[in-house]
Amino acid sequence: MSAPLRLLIHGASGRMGQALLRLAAERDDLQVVAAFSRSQPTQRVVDGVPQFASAELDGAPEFDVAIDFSLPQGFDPVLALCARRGKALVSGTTGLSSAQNAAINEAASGIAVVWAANYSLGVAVLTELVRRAAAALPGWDCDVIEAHHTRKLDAPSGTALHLGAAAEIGRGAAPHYASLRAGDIVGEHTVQFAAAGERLELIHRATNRDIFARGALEAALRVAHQAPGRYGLAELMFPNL
Ligand SMILES: NC(=O)C1=CN([C@@H]2O[C@H](COP(=O)(O)OP(=O)(O)OC[C@H]3O[C@@H](n4cnc5c(N)ncnc54)[C@H](OP(=O)(O)O)[C@@H]3O)[C@@H](O)[C@H]2O)C=CC1
Ligand SMILES: O=C(O)C1=N[C@H](C(=O)O)C[C@H](O)C1
Repeated sequence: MSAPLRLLIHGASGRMGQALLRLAAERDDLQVVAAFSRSQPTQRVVDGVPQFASAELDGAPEFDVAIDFSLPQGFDPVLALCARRGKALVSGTTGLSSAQNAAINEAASGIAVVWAANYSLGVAVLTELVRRAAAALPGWDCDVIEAHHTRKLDAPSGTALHLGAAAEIGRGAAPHYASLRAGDIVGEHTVQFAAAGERLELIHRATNRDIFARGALEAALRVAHQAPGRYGLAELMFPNL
């Protein structure tokens, strides 16, 4: 058997970071060699995984792929680290600025980068359905409605913006957005098309963050040995869509 892929997890203390650590630990083909969070760690090693503060990122141990689920403020240093070390990056951090998006494109000339607003298979399928529905329903009102837990900072969600972009490709006009923050909702997205006398709703409900974490781990395995470039989730993971 070949050596496990060495992962650096950035945003490790967060909801997504914890899911990534737990699921990676169950696999023989993955080894987390560093877990970074913003705060100083209270323990230097947890379950065999070395823990670091984000201020220590420059001195990170050797890794093959970094997985980042942090916040926009944390994104630039991890992208820069991967670019410097020539290592691939898988990121799901949402709320990035257009300058940060441009920085991904620039870095992609030297390293392989995957950034996706949503790592679930269901949303990948929904995206294609939205594009097709939007193309078939020109002139209908289109709204993207999202609901998330109260700790979520960005709105509209990255997934809502991604679905809205798919709708815009299909219908040639941007949709309206609505956001709700309540309780511990993991993530719900509805794309609604409405006209006089009828309404079509396409809905995805995430009930467990493991779907995103599994998708990101799989993306890391697939992108690890790719040539430099920016890879879309669909082309990398769901080529049959
Ligand atoms: N693409 C997808 O499929 C998904 C994307 N997301 C996105 O992932 C991101 C994280 O979500 P979630 O886990 O719920 O968030 P949390 O708030 O639970 O976790 C955030 C993590 O990032 C760390 N962090 C915060 N600021 C910085 C910084 N400036 N530098 C370095 N690290 C930092 C935090 O460290 P500390 O605890 O020390 O503050 C923590 O580890 C969000 O952008 C969210 O929208 C979420 C789910 C799925
Ligand atoms: O912050 C979250 O929780 C989520 N963020 C992503 C987004 O902004 O779309 C994906 C998912 O909906 C959960």
